Amino acid sequence: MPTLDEELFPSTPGKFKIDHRSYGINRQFYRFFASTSTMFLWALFLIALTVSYLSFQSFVDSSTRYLSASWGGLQWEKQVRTSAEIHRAGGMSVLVTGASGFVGTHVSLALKRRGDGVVGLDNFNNYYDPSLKKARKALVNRHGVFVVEGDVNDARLLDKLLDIVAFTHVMHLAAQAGVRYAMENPNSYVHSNIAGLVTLLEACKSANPQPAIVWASSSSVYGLNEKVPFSELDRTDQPASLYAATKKAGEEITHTYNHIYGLSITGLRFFTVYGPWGRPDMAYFSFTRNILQGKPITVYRGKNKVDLARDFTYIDDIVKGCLGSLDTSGKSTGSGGRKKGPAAYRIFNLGNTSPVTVPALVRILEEHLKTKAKKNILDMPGNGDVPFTHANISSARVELGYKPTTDLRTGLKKFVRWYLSYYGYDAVQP
Ligand SMILES: O=C(O)[C@H]1O[C@H](OP(=O)(O)OP(=O)(O)OC[C@H]2O[C@@H](n3ccc(=O)[nH]c3=O)[C@H](O)[C@@H]2O)[C@H](O)[C@@H](O)[C@@H]1O
Repeated sequence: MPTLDEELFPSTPGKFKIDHRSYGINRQFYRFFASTSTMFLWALFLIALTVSYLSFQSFVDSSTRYLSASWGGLQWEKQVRTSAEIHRAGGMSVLVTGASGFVGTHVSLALKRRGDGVVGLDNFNNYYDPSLKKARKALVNRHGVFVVEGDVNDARLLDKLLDIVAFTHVMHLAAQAGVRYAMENPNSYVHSNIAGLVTLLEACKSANPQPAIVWASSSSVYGLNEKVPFSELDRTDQPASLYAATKKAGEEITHTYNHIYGLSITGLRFFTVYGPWGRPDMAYFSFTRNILQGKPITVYRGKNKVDLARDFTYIDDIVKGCLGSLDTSGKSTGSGGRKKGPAAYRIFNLGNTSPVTVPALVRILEEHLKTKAKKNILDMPGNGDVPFTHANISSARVELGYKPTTDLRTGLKKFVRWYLSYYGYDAVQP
């Protein structure tokens, strides 16, 4: 007698062979029918098993997601509201994206200091040492700024934040920064600087009231422009890096949201911002680290052995430009996705107006650090770099009252003092 297993899963061919000599036709039919219906029942049982397994998995997944979500809940909403409270007459409440980044930290502190409400948002990605970002977060926390851990691509989170607080402004500084890294990880630029920007604009255009938006573009949009100093009216259609291209795309994208939905938009073209709590991926920062550790630095040189130059701009000057932009942005005119009238669309250079060559930057650092750098001079590789930048800031001066006051020597002195107090002299980090 075959077992049930053998009936269902015959291991040898011919198990279902009908033996006309020992069984009548009805019996054969009955046997065939019986085994088919048993197979059917087993198939049903297996399907049910698979379905329940899958639903259990998805239940586990969604509960894990819910439990591990770093936002939401009554306590969280209270923290957001408290952080957004305005403590001065005529003040504003600002959602600062990239609030644990270099510029975001300084802008958040400056706004809070003068009595504005500030809520931060940051995804704490690991483009550079996240512990520095956490330290910046702790710093702004101590001054009453709550930083939400989340991504600008999270539409639900943005809607929630704009629902809890009627933000008057959004200072959008979250971005994938860095010119040369774009060759290593191009998608990260598309994710943050294009997709993230659109997600943010979508949330802002639907908000009621719509906030006014000030956001970080970049001096890199001038690309291969040779006319100096760079004016906002110069061409910006020759980007030299994907980073620059995404920032330029951001300028076009924000224009459409201004045009269609009445969002007030101000784009700021920052020129190589430096200072305390800065970005470890930037030259002034990594040079300082290497000089202190006795390691060589690479100094790039342009075509025909011409030194590269940058219009290095000190962070405190940039912060003044950001606050000036927020103060003069005017209101967005739409609400709930409908435009009611024209709103401001502005673009400003925020630079220092006095470019310094990279070798001169190194000399100043050597003086402040009282240590000679070990230099490797290399021809600039074709990796997105531009030979020089130089800002014309007359427009920002007139419209924002922007007036940079810190020269590179003074600014680097403050940076070095911070660096030594943060990392110490013999620090291996970052
Ligand atoms: O102005 C801007 O919009 C941009 O400024 C900086 O970009 P960059 O000016 O290239 O700043 P660094 O990466 O600090 O480079 C400064 C100069 O040092 C040079 N460099 C950099 C690194 C290095 O190892 N050696 C070296 O000579 C670069 O070629 C460049 O000329 C920022 O990194 C960008 O995020 C920002 O958008």
